[in-house]
Formats: sequence, structure tokens, C-alpha cells
Amino acid sequence: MSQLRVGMDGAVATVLVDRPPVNALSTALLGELLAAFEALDRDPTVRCVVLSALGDRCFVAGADIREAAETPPDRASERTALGSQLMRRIESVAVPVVAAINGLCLGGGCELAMSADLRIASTSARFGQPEIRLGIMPGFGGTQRLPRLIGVGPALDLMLTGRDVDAAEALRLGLVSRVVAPEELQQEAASIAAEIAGRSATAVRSIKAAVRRGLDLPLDAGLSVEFELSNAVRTSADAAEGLRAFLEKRPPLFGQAPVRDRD
Ligand SMILES: CCCCCCCCCCCCC/C=C/C(=O)SCCNC(=O)CCNC(=O)[C@H](O)C(C)(C)COP(=O)(O)OP(=O)(O)OC[C@H]1O[C@@H](n2cnc3c(N)ncnc32)[C@H](O)[C@@H]1OP(=O)(O)O
Repeated sequence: MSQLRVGMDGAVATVLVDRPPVNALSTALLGELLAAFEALDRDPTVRCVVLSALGDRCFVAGADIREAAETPPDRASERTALGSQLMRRIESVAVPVVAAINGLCLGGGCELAMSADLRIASTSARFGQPEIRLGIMPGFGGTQRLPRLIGVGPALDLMLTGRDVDAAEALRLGLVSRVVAPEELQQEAASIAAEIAGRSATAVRSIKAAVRRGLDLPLDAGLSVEFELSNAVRTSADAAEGLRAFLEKRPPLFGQAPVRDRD
């Protein structure tokens, strides 16, 4: 039975994890998530994705410990590789992914949240990389993404102590960009996604591409990526429409999403 609920609301796709009791990432669930994001990335009608989970107790409480304990050590790397591949694939989706963290976001769950482009949380959310408590370490990208998001010191604090932090501290650290009441979370995520989906798809995709490609580059090379993409956007039909609409004091009517040529 599927452990994901994938739906569409206009140009916004929603991916909800549904694997009680804690939405632990089993190999099967990792595979379902990978297939879902690959399908969404091929769908030109999708302009933004919201990733969340059902209920208000757990976003994702980590990789499945029970499955891990039953996994022979010589097979463990297959699960780690699949988890890491999923996080990288989410990052490479052409449109923005908004993670709406509705509860416990631990270990592989925090790594999943960090593969999204932006994260919002409910006041009941908690974040951590407690792998060290189990005698293992993050393996789905946490040691690489967490320092990039919150700095080396705070990242090592969380990974070496295994402590978790509440939503307020996650906001202060920069791990999330907004915190709202639990009952407001899904609506907040939906309105952020709808706002993004209503913008020029060409400009939205180019901004994400420039940020993602620039993260791994020296500044001058990153500026070249921005220059290339910014010029392409500037000469797009959406740019002409956007500038004209401003001068005519009316809302712009942006065009269809560009068909993505697989890189
Ligand atoms: C796990 C490693 C997998 C990879 C294989 C090894 C390769 C090594 C490389 C590692 C690469 C993987 C990268 C990711 C790793 C991880 O994510 S490790 C796991 C990180 N998460 C945690 O450590 C959280 C563990 N859970 C808890 O701390 C608590 O359960 C909770 C989430 C805070 C909830 O607590 P509480 O409300 O008290 O309920 P519990 O009774 O503890 O739990 C309820 C039931 O849920 C089960 N459960 C909880 N977490 C998990 C989980 N991560 N996987 C599977 N099952 C989980 C728990 O056992 C309870 O079940 P029952 O006893 O049957 O009721």
C-alpha cells in the first residue's frame, strides 16, 4: 500500500508522507519518494511542490531503525545510497520544493527537509540529527547540508551531541524561514507555493538553478551562472510581459512553463 499521498491543487503539487507511527524512511518509502519527485519533475504543469506529512506529531522521525537493524552490514550502503540519491534528486527538481514540517523532523527526516529549497515549520516541530545516539552518523547528506544552512559550529553542535531543537531555535539558526501554529502550517505552505506558482515559471526556475549551481562554485563562477541565466530570463516573453504590465498598471499574465531539456 502506498505510503505517500500525491495530489495537485492547480499548479502546486503536494507530497504527503503517510507511514504511521513516525513516518520512518524505509527502503520502500525512499523509493516511492524518489519515483514521485521524478514524475513531478517531468510534469510541465507543476510549478511548485509542497512536501509534508500527515498529522501533527511527526514529519519524518528518521530512517527506519527496525529495518536498519535487520539489514546486514554489507547491504547498509544500498540504503544509504538510495537515501542520498533521493535528497539530491529533490534538490535537482526544476521547480521549488517547500517543506512544511509538521512535527518531529529527525535524522533522515531532517536530511529530507534540508533537500527542499525552503522550510517552514509548525511551533510543535523539533529538529535534530540524533544518529550519533545510535552509534551511526548522518548518511543522507546531513553532514554537508546542515553546515551550509546553519554554519559549522551549530551543525556540529547538533550532530555531535544528538540534541534536538524546537522550531524557535530552528528559525534563529536559519534552518527554517517561517514558524506558524500547527493549524496554520498547511495553509501557509499552500499560500507560499501558490504565490511562487503564480510568478513567471521561467524566472522561478532560473532563480532556483542559479542558487543551486552557484552553491558549489567559487563566487566569480557563480556570478557567471547568474549572468547567463539572468540574460536569458531578461529576453524571455515573461520579462517583456512583466515590464509592460507594470507600466500599464495591471497584473502580468505570465506564460506556460518552459519545457525542461534534461541536463
Ligand atoms: C537507521 C539507520 C538506517 C541506515 C542503515 C545503517 C547505515 C548507516 C548509515 C546511516 C545512513 C542513514 C541516515 C539516516 C539515519 C537515521 O535517520 S537514524 C534514525 C534517526 N532518528 C531517531 O533516532 C529517532 C528515533 N525515535 C525516537 O527518538 C522516538 O521514537 C521519537 C520519534 C522521538 C518518538 O518517541 P515516543 O513518542 O516516545 O515514541 P516511541 O515509543 O519511541 O516510538 C513509537 C514507535 O515508533 C517507532 N519508531 C520511532 N522512531 C523510529 C525510526 N526512526 N524507525 C523505525 N521505528 C521508529 C518506535 O520503535 C515505536 O514502535 P513500537 O515500539 O512498535 O510502538
